Amino acid sequence: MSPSSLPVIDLSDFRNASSTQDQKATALAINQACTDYGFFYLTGHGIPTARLDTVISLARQFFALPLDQKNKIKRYDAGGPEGGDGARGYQGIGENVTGGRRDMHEAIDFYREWDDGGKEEGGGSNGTCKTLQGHNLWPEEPRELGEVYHEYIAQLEDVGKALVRAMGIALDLDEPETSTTTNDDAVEDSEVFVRNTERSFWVMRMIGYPKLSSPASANAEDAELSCGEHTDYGCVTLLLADPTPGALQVLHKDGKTWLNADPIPGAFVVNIGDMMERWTNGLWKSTKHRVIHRGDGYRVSVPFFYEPNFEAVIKPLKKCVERSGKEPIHGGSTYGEHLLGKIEGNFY
Ligand SMILES: O=C(O)CCC(=O)C(=O)O
Ligand SMILES: [Fe+2]
Repeated sequence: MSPSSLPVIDLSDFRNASSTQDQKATALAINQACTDYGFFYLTGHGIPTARLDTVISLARQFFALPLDQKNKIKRYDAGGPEGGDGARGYQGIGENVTGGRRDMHEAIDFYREWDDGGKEEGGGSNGTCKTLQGHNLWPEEPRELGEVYHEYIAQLEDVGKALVRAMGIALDLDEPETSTTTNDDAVEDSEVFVRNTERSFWVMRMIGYPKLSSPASANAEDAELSCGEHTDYGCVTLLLADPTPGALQVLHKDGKTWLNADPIPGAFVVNIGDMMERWTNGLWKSTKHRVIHRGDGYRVSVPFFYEPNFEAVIKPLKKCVERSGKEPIHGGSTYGEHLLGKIEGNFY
């Protein structure tokens, strides 16, 4: 399948439109894409291609460093004497596990800094951290990486916000009452996703994939994977990847065909995660995908996960429950509980 067979959505009209009416066409296209694929390409997001290229290039420079350099920002377990928080920092090749199997990639994970209330002391002595309550570990080299990534994350948060606003309209949720702008996160109008991601507990992964060395053996239980088959566990993913073709594969609705989601220059590959599936009571599916990199060279990708607020309560929206004609698929839990469950279970 060519990259063009996943839908392409241009966000520029939506970002520039002044009324909800003008935004409807984009919203309709998003509804179709999320219903049919759970995946689409996003153009017109407003982040210059030169910035995207720099982000990839800095990641590539980091991964090219010797291992002892990369291990200076190694991730350590929460509660340990090294001050790790079990989530932030660098993981070497094979340390990440998906579906019980080791992934053939290395990565740095960055999360929103823990600023939602007090920090608790970790299980160990002074200076130990609870899961997620440490600081991000930024590499010293390449020197400009930290500054560029901070700016890039701020830009991505704006894109994420525009996207989830479009998603609320795409689901045909009620227009917010203009006279009484609400701060109530439980109100289920078209701004519901905007309010519940206002303090997005975002995640950014900088991933490096060496070319797989084992021979391709289709469906073999023990075949090496660059990143095992999974759905994303959060809200909306904005994936930036280098031009390597054939690596990211998306499972078609038929449940057996893997579609290549090859990069389009300047575009993000966007997909929805389990929290969006839960909110929509399954009207929109979080779609399985995987990475198998047998192409040329060392592949780099930088997915940004635009997630709900840590304390946001995620449960199926009433309108979606009605429309789906199904019982609610989940009783509701906070995003933070869901995330901690994922981290502590090593994303199994
Ligand atoms: O590297 C990619 O193309 C996708 C990575 C991915 O699916 C993930 O990190 O959740
Ligand atoms: Fe993913």
